[in-house]
Amino acid sequence: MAFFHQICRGFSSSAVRAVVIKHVTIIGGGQMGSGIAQVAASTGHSVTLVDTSEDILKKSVKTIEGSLRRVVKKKFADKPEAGEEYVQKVLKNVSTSSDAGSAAQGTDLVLEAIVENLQVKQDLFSHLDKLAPAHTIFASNTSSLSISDIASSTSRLDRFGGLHFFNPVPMMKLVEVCGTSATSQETFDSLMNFSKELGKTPVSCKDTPGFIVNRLLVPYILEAYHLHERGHGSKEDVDIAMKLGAGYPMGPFELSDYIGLDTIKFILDGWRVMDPNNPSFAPSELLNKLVAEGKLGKKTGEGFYKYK
Ligand SMILES: CCCCCCCC(=O)CC(=O)SCCNC(=O)CCNC(=O)[C@H](O)C(C)(C)COP(=O)(O)OP(=O)(O)OC[C@H]1O[C@@H](n2cnc3c(N)ncnc32)[C@H](O)[C@@H]1OP(=O)(O)O
Ligand SMILES: NC(=O)C1=CN([C@@H]2O[C@H](COP(=O)(O)OP(=O)(O)OC[C@H]3O[C@@H](n4cnc5c(N)ncnc54)[C@H](O)[C@@H]3O)[C@@H](O)[C@H]2O)C=CC1
Repeated sequence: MAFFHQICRGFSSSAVRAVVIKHVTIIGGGQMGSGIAQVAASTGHSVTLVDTSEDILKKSVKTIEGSLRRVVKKKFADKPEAGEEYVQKVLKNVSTSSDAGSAAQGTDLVLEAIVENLQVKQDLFSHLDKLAPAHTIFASNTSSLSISDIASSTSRLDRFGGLHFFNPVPMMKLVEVCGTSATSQETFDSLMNFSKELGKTPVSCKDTPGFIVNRLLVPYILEAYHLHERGHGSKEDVDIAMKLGAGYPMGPFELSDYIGLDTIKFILDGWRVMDPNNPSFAPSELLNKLVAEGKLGKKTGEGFYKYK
């Protein structure tokens, strides 16, 4: 509950200067990590993408390549050779590693996009804090956890912030940049500049649950589940209604499958602990059942809908 009332009090002074981010280490090569890696590499940054196994990393690079090919199909419609050259040039900017510790040793920014679990994120950053250079900024792409809580596992509170991207990263223009009460102005400026270099539009937000977008999106999505569970509308009709009636590109069930039902469950379970009496966060039996069955949405081939 404390987190729900936590407000950033401003920036502390820092011993470090604003860091120009040239090399970025992205931990987590899933949907978000590979999308961020693609955009960072496309804008001339050197990227090391880290995940737990070489097999996962191979899949991540394949995803990046596939997404780049979608981009060049339009960008280089009349010049396929130039398009291929572009794909290869961008891919050259991406290296992979299954050793987060060594990847963090020569980097300007460690950006984490692993599972939405506070303890796992803290363990990762606590480990990397001992290995990364002093100037290196740490940032989390968390959807809903407290940046201050994640940062508390390190000794670089002034060089820690939130950098929240949106899915699919190559298409979505927004980045929420979050400084905590301990984040230095220099670190915040570095993260804002980095977001702009990626061609994104950054907004500044406070270290409160869901920042701006998810604070509004989570109750909306959960209400769609509850409406359906009460028998007041089929998934299909709810999705059509919100697309045609509210102008959203995807309805709440389609969007949930796109985000990943495991991530949504992590968020809801966490928020319910913080604010147990809030009806907006009441559990959804349907969501819990799908997650228990391993039906996590598009990434596993089935969620609210089937994709195979
Ligand atoms: C309880 C909730 C808690 C949530 C917490 C976790 C989540 C978060 O923390 C924050 C989030 O990210 S929230 C999710 C935000 N994202 C959205 O709302 C996406 C909504 N969907 C869209 O914008 C479009 O459907 C979309 C852009 C995806 C696709 O566009 P279309 O609908 O027009 O469909 P397509 O025909 O497939 O695509 C059109 C063209 O777009 C390009 N494209 C799409 N995906 C791409 C990708 N991944 N990489 C590269 N290019 C891509 C592409 O040009 C495509 O054309 P084709 O290649 O010819 O198909
Ligand atoms: N899915 C979405 O729409 C969005 C998700 N986020 C946040 O981004 C983060 C990642 O989400 P997704 O990419 O969707 O998840 P995902 O499940 O697609 O990918 C997570 C990746 O992290 C890897 N991983 C887990 N623990 C690791 C560790 N200790 N070291 C290295 N790699 C590790 C996994 O193997 C997996 O490849 C979460 O914190 C999520 O809340 C933020 C914005 C949007």
